Amino acid sequence: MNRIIVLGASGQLGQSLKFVTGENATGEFFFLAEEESNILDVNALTKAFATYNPNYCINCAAYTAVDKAEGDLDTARKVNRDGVENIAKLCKEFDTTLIHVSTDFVFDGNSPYPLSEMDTPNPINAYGITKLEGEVVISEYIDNYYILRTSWLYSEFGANFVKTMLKLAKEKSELNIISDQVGTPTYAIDLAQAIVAIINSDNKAAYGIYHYSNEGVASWYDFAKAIFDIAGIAISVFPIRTSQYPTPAKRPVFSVMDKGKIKDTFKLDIPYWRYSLQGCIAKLLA
Ligand SMILES: NC(=O)C1=CN([C@@H]2O[C@H](COP(=O)(O)OP(=O)(O)OC[C@H]3O[C@@H](n4cnc5c(N)ncnc54)[C@H](OP(=O)(O)O)[C@@H]3O)[C@@H](O)[C@H]2O)C=CC1
Ligand SMILES: Cc1cn([C@H]2C[C@H](O)[C@@H](COP(=O)(O)OP(=O)(O)O[C@H]3O[C@@H](C)C(=O)[C@@H](O)[C@H]3O)O2)c(=O)[nH]c1=O
Repeated sequence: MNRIIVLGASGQLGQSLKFVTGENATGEFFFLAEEESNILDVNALTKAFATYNPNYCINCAAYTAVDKAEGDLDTARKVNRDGVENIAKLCKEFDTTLIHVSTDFVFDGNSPYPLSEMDTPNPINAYGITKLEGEVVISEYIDNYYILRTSWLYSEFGANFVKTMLKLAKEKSELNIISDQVGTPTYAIDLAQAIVAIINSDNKAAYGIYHYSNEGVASWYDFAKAIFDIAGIAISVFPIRTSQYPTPAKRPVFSVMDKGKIKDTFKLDIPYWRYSLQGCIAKLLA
């Protein structure tokens, strides 16, 4: 039976993994508390690898504050690059397969078509730069890794755009939402299920980088409209340009990903984003 440690277990994806593996888990999952799995603390991390002797490590730990990272590059880099290096070294030492999560924000947004794993990253913000550095450092240490780039994660857990919109709807009667940044919302529960499917496939010939999001395409405006439609909330939502909503970090204008590789390799059926959103909102409003 696989022994799997999860780092960053209290974040949104970590909690989603805990939820999906709660019943009928086909491996032994260990969701490490933050004090035993600070990815910057090599001693603690080494102890965790020695204790659990995992054959898989899922890294959900990351610095994810996109705007804050602009003024805090060193901290973002410590977590998203140096912390990942610590993990990769230990994966090498313990012969552990690493499942690491990365982002659509490693791309610049200038692609005219959905991004495949063959496309060249070119991040345009500090968060994206450090996430790409994390990807590179993994490939320098080990071959037995899966890097899953995903986008626009939301769920009933942690902080995310869906929860922000539901909160703002309680405070405001109208919202302005950017309509010229296009990508795909991804339900963290669906991503967690894909991760479990990858582990269950035990396909050692398939190591490498994969793109995973829900199916379909939306702008942040479309995403917000869908949230309020599904939640039955009456609020005025206006589409605006990026220039009308200045933020410290630049964001890619187009980050739709091509999921062909992950679907073919692991025989995955990926849900349409709006259907998954319905499921999440039903849980949030229950
Ligand atoms: N959220 C999104 O929209 C997207 C996320 N991703 C990627 O998916 C992955 C999961 O993201 P998500 O779950 O949403 O992010 P969260 O921010 O919800 O979770 C990240 C977790 O990492 C923890 N963490 C931060 N620093 C350390 C450290 N030094 N050691 C151990 N844990 C640490 C955080 O703890 P604390 O909160 O205490 O800092 C938090 O619990 C990340 O790699 C992210 O880059 C990719 C695309 C979209
Ligand atoms: C709150 C708000 C946001 N927006 C815009 C700003 C931004 O372009 C977009 C999303 O804003 P957020 O700050 O919620 O999301 P952001 O942190 O940019 O989300 C990103 O997080 C990282 C971790 C990733 O890896 C990415 O895939 C992506 O999910 O919505 C509005 O237009 N109006 C608003 O009222």
